Amino acid sequence: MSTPLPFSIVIVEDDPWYGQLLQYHLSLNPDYQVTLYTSGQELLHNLHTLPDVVTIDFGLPDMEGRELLRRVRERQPELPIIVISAQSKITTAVELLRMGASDYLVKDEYTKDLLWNAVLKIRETSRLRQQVQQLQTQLQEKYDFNRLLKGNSPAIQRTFHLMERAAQTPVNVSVTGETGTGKELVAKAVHLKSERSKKPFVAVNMAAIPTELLESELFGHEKGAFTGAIGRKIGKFEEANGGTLFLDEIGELSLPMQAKLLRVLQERELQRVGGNERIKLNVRLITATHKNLAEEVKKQAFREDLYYRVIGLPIELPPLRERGSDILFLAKHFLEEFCQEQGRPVPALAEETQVRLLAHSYPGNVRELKTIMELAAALCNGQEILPRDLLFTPATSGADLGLLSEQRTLREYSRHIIRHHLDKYDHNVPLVARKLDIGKSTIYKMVQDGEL
Ligand SMILES: Nc1ncnc2c1ncn2[C@@H]1O[C@H](COP(=O)(O)OP(=O)(O)OP(=O)(O)O)[C@@H](O)[C@H]1O
Repeated sequence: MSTPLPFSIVIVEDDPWYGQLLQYHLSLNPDYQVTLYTSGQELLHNLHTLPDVVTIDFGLPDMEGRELLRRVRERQPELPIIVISAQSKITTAVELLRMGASDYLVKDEYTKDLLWNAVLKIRETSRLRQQVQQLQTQLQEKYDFNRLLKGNSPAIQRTFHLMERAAQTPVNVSVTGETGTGKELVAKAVHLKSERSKKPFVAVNMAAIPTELLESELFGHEKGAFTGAIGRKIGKFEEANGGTLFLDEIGELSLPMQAKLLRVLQERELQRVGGNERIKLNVRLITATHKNLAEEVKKQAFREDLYYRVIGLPIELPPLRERGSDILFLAKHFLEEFCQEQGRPVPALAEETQVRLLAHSYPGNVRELKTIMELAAALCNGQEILPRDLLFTPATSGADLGLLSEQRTLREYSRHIIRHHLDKYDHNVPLVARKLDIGKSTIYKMVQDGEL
């Protein structure tokens, strides 16, 4: 642990006797390092030493207190300055405090004690400010996109880049991607990185709410608005006011609900069901869908005008099977996360297990991989995860069974997978090597040996 630096105080006082008195008094605290200057110029020359607090005598011979305060403020706007003056005129004190002095003390028999307290107060404030800064940095780091969303594939890096831009602008954002690709995580991360981060983030899944309840869920209702409305209900839009509203599965909205949503977005205000009051809205909208909304517009299942309102900055999340190196990267991440939570050692991934993981098609995407890895960690022998510990969902493993039902060797599986990828990616060896997280030379060697 590093030793904390002493708290450095500079006293500017042309009367040597009085200056030494204050210096002696403050030096009684061993944490303080007190320096005495006798002129304003001396202080200005030494400002680069970055003291923690400065006291200045208002009546210095070389520079008036006001002028010195102004010049120090110009160079170090955050530096706390205590003015000590022989005159007790309230107007001067007020003027100096307005100019940014932290405190104004009159020279009398209590000065040294008042100064002691004033310095204590400043030290406490600066300690708290530092703490707040540290916490803010920690919070910021916590919500750095790549801390929340794991992945190192070029595809996810492109997503991070778009998310960064989305966080910096107030426009609506639309996230598309198959189920379990991390759409909600993207929405939350953009909110937490945006200037609305301290306001609410409210998520609603359109597909999970019965159509007849959706309007009141989104916009709220007044007491007695319909049978069963026993009290006033605040809707999700109002809950999210000032912050971000995440509308998941927006492609599932019925056409009448689309019309109502469009009106609220256009007017930036809403009326609760059964109410007259118009409530102003300041909400950033992030929408998500696994559907191709443009296609839905063509099919007239989604309103074109609403489409242009919500599309904003589009972020597309690729399916896991197209994220190459992310499969093993995420598998290891979820394994480590789970084992750390459970307080158990992290088992290794057998080579055959890695091949098996790469061969799977993940219709449930990242969510599915997470579940598979957590189950595998629980089922394995504690040291190594073997293929038998991987339980793929019945609905999805069928596609892979054809490959696995034959009594193939691991080398044959690898050949099969590499050949499949070479076909898929136009025999681009560097690309395939990257996708499968294997060396290019492994592929070239297999080609040379006539195995591919
Ligand atoms: N890149 C990632 N890094 C870490 N965890 C991830 C990542 N992507 C998704 N997850 C995890 O996968 C699960 C599914 O993510 P999320 O709910 O955001 O997906 P979704 O696309 O919104 O799913 P759905 O379409 O089914 O609503 C969550 O547990 C989430 O934490």
